[in-house]
Parts: sequence; C-alpha cells; structure tokens
Amino acid sequence: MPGQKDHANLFDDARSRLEEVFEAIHVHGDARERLKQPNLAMQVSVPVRMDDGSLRVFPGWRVQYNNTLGPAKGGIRFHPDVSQEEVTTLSFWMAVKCAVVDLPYGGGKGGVKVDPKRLSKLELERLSRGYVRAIADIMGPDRDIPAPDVNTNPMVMGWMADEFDHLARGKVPAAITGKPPALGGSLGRVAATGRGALHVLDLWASREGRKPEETTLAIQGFGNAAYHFARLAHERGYRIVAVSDSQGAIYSRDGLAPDPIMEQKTQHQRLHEMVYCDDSVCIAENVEKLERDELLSLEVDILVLAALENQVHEHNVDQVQAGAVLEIANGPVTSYADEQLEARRVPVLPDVLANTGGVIVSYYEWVQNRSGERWAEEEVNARLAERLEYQSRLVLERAEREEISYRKAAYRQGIERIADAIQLRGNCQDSE
Ligand SMILES: NC(=O)C1=CN([C@@H]2O[C@H](COP(=O)(O)OP(=O)(O)OC[C@H]3O[C@@H](n4cnc5c(N)ncnc54)[C@H](O)[C@@H]3O)[C@@H](O)[C@H]2O)C=CC1
Ligand SMILES: O=C(O)CCC(=O)C(=O)O
Repeated sequence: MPGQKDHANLFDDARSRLEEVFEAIHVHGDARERLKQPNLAMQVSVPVRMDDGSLRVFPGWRVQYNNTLGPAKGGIRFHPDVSQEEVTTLSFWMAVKCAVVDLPYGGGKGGVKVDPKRLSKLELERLSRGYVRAIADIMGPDRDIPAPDVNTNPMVMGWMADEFDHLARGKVPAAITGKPPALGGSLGRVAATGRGALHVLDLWASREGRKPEETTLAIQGFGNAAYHFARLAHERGYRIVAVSDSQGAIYSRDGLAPDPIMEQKTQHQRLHEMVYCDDSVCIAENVEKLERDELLSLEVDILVLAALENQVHEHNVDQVQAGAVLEIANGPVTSYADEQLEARRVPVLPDVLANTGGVIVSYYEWVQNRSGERWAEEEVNARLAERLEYQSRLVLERAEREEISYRKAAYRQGIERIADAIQLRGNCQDSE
C-alpha cells in the first residue's frame, strides 16, 4: 500500500511519477537529469490599460519543458490561481503527452494570473496581445507554439495570432494553434479534446465488454473539453447522470442532455439552478441540485474529471465510488490518490493519453498552416481517430502485458521516446 501522502508542491508531485518509470525502463543518467527540469521558464509582466484609464500589471509565464522531440507545444491559461509552479507542471505534462501520442513536439505551457471574468472584452484583447508581445522572442513555429487552455478560446488565439503577425511583419499562422478557422484554424479543433477522450473511453470500454448504454458518467467541469465530450458521449449512448461547474452540480438518474444545459449556460443561467423542466427547456426529468464536490463521490461507472488539477487527493480519494476514472483535465488526481485507486483496482485512463485529442488536432493545424492546405473536418476527425486508437492500443496492451496501471504504461511509452531521442542526439555522457 502506498505510504507517502500528497507532495506539498504540484511540480514535485508530478515529477515523482518519473522515478518509477526511470527504474522500469532503465533511462540513462543524463536523460534522467534532463527530464527533471524545464529547459526554459520565462516570467513576464503584462501591463494592461483598463477601460477606466488606470493601468494594471498582470504576472505571466511561459515554460518550455524538454524540447528534444521538437518545438515546445501547449496552451495558455488565464486564471487567478496561475503560478510559475503550475505552468511548469503543465509544461511537463505536455512534454509527456506529446511523446505518448508520438507528436514531434516538446512540452510548453503559458499562463497569466488574472480573473478574465472581471475584464471587459477590450481589456481581454489588450491582455492577450500584451502577453504575446512579452513572450514573442521565444515563440515561433519551430520554437514554441501556444494554443488554448482554461479560459482561453479561438477568439483569444485569433488576437494573439494577429499580434504575432504584426511583430513578425508577415503571416506566420503556424506560430499559434486553436485559431478561428477564418484565420487558419483547423476544423475540428474546438471539439478535439472531448472527441479524443471519447475515443480513449470507447476503446477501453469495448475491450472490457462494456456497452455505452449500460454505462453511467458523472462529469466534473462543463467548459470546452467537458462539454464536447459530454455532447459526443450522449450521442454515443452513454448516460450522463451528473455534471458540475465551479459553482455547483446537478444530478438526474434518468440522464442529462448536454445541449440544453449548454444553451442555458450561454444565456447566463447558473448550472445548479437548472433543476426544472418546462415546455421551453428540459435538460431531464427529476433533476436534483448537488453540492459541487458531491459529484466526486457518486456511485457511477465512470467519473470524468474535466476541470482542473488536484481534484482527487489524499483527503477525498476514499470517497470516490466510481468504477473507473477518465482524466480529461491535466493532473486531476494526485500521485498519492492515484496509488490508492490503483491499490483498489479502480482503473484510471490518464490525462497524458485521454486528453491528447486537443494537441493532436493542434498538430494537424500546424501541419496544414505549414503546407498551405485546408483539410475537411471529416479528414481531421478520421486522422485523430486513427492516431489515438493506435497509440491508445499500445498503452492498453502494454499495461496488460506488464501488469501495470494505464498511467504507468503511458508514462513508459512517452518517456522511452523522449529518452531515446535525448540519447540519439548525443547529449548523454553516461558510461553505461
Ligand atoms: N481546451 C483544451 O483543448 C484542453 C484542455 N485540457 C484540460 O482540460 C481542463 C478543462 O479545460 P477547458 O475545458 O479548456 O477549460 P474551460 O475554461 O473551458 O472550462 C473549465 C471548466 O471547469 C469548471 N470548473 C472549475 N473549477 C471547478 C471545480 N472545482 N469543480 C467543477 N468544475 C470546475 C469551470 O466552471 C468550467 O466549466 C483543464 O485541465 C485543461 O488543462 C486538456 C487538454 C486540452
Ligand atoms: O493544443 C495544444 O497545443 C495544447 C492543448 C493543451 O494545452 C493541453 O493539451 O493541455
């Protein structure tokens, strides 16, 4: 049984997972050292002229983690809790996940410590442009390619891409992905994270002999990743019995319909107040309101974590009653909680595999921008399905063969690829 409790520091907790991998796949000493630290961490101050004429300065970061396989790749988060430690950890997970699905990228992540809900649209645009001006020297299609993450979206990516073009005095669409299609964004990118997660769930479920219509889901989060996952899972026949956002949760044993919930949310209706059903809108019969975190302890087949990191931890892991966990968020289960779930034989489909749909389609956007092509949405989705099914199968089969968790199998697959590349580049001085 695991003895160690959660690490106090998110980054220490995340990289503690490397130790098991290093032992299992005999990673060279030099590669181990290289993998424990980011290549570059840049802190910036982003001054923003507010609508009332005052000036506010927001702290921001961009971190590049191991660029051996290719340029740094990863999203930008706008959130009041962003810190250098969080961005560094997210860039580490990006490096691992890009390698797990065999993309020619290293890890990158950016963030600004800000509550974007308190900014006007023009203030948000000034912040987005200011952030790009601050990190432009380390960006570019062969260096570091940002994309959306929490509280950023195609509109924000469009402003950022426009600002980068101004600085570069030319069109450089491959410098940022997740743009609106009119600015060179790939069709299919908006739904890609949710779509990818559903492929991973489907593949696992079919190997387990589990049918969608016999499978209940509780979904934490109702943002970009969660909504598209919920919409597509509902279409496939999975029964979504609960959803939550940062303010609360709702439950219906009959199953909830994601589209009316999103329509209501778009009209500023609060999720936990949607407990009615009338002629104009019906998300389900018999909807109950729950406390936000009650969702985590529901007795469902699959608990889907699609909000933020550190949601299942040493203080609540004992309350998780789901039969399996699907991680769409980055790092939603701490390493201690993960070991507890493994000991209880609760399978976890890990973030570094399950949420790679977004970065895979970002890669397709970068390829399209560089080649001047535009692919139909069907082609993007077909390529996404093919890559994810192939790479997921490798992970699931490895887990079975080596009798380890899916997370350990995914980490072994990713770290093996990065470590091999580090060695092939001739950077290793190890005498082994
Ligand atoms: N957008 C993307 O393409 C990708 C996102 N991810 C990860 O997925 C997660 C969600 O990202 P997005 O959907 O893009 O962000 P988003 O900003 O669109 O949505 C976040 C959602 O989480 C909810 N939330 C926040 N705290 C919560 C809590 N304590 N309990 C329940 N709900 C809570 C918010 O209300 C919102 O509905 C993040 O961990 C992100 O890093 C991972 C891969 C790609
Ligand atoms: O689309 C991308 O490049 C990265 C998306 C992202 O930030 C993530 O996978 O966590």
